[in-house]
Amino acid sequence: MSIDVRPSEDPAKYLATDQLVWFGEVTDADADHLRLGLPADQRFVVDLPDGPDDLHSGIYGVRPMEMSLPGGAVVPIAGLTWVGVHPDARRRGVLAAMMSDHLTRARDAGTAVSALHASEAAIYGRFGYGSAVLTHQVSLGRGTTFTAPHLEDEVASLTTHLLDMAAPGVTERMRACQLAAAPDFPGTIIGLPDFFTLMAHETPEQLRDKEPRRILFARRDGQDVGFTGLRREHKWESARPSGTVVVGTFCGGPAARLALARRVVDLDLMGTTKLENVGVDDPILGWVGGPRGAGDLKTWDSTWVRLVDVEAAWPLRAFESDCDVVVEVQDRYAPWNAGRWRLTAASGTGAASRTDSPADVTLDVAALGAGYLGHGIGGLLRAGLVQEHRPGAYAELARAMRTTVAPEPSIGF
Ligand SMILES: CC(=O)SCCNC(=O)CCNC(=O)[C@H](O)C(C)(C)COP(=O)(O)OP(=O)(O)OC[C@H]1O[C@@H](n2cnc3c(N)ncnc32)[C@H](O)[C@@H]1OP(=O)(O)O
Repeated sequence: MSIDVRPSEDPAKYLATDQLVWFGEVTDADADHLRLGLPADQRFVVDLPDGPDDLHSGIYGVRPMEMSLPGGAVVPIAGLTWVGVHPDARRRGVLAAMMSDHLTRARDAGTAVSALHASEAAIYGRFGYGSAVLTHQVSLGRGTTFTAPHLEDEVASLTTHLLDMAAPGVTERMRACQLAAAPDFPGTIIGLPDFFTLMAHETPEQLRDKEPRRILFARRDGQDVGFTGLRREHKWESARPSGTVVVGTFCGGPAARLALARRVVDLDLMGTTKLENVGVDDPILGWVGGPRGAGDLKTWDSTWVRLVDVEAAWPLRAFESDCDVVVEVQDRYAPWNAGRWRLTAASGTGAASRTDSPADVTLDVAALGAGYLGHGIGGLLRAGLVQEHRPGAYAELARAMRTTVAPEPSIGF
């Protein structure tokens, strides 16, 4: 049975379907707000012939976003989000139909890369997405010491300022900081201004008993040089204040990160600081003496990347070493990528061209997505997830794609 995917015409039904899938309850007052950052022409639906009358069988949406790549280019991407299938329609191929639709539309629009945050790890690999960025969650005790003598002079010139995220001008300042830092931190994903407005306004349902998110800026000479988001949670234990401050993604260079990190581990009435989104090569881990200094360290997948168009995506990023490899790409959901490509990198510049030469390597397109931001993919060969036909060819490819520093985790979208 072929499943028709079409643009949404009924914003209320679209939102109500999302709310059923995500067991939410939204007031009319918040409805328009929740759809912010999701342009009306980027909402798509499926109605199965025997599906529910009042809701859609499936929905998905695309946020137009930008992402920084190895080498510093900042390129448009499709931020896949709002994926949901009605409980009565699940496991009948609705998601598979929506994924084909998404990839076709993205390619037609000239968008070479799609990215997402996955609700469950097992869903998106089959659709050609690779886990491209890892992130640590780190717990730090009150007053944790950060040792970075080489940065002290620079940090001394910085001040920190705590503001409500919803205060005028804050989201514009956050976005400007992200755009400025992105080239130095490949993997950074930046939303349109509407997306920041969405994050700044938290509905009563999202907040429950939590304080609204606040933004801590680092400034030098009156100019923003970085920020992070935080939220404090009260707790009293044995008559002592022992709250937890939950801290989001850090943005800015090393000195800004250090100034912000010192501030968030020294907030009154707090006992623990939970850093929710720390890249695996983030200097913070080194400043506390390594993983044991961080305490209770957990690792998750952050951004998943999908090359919508291998030929267009490959040359967008820079490469740290050379390669010349013929790759047989398997791609069930974006058949225009399937077949043999000569992938090269020389003096930092990549090129992808069709070839009839015998393949050196056979892999699923998801492997190219996993390595696209610089995350190491050498282990896929050992795991039996790629096949090598010319000895050393896969190592050559994996080395060229890998970057010295691991990619930056992104803010959830
Ligand atoms: C980017 C984001 O928005 S992330 C949010 C994703 N949404 C959610 O998690 C909301 C709750 N879950 C759902 O709405 C649905 O269960 C979905 C979207 C995950 C799956 O939708 P379905 O229409 O049931 O998937 P569909 O029938 O197309 O399945 C396609 C394939 O994926 C597999 N699959 C689907 N969901 C899962 C899962 N959660 N874990 C593992 N495999 C899965 C199916 O088994 C099927 O495999 P096959 O091709 O080997 O037969």
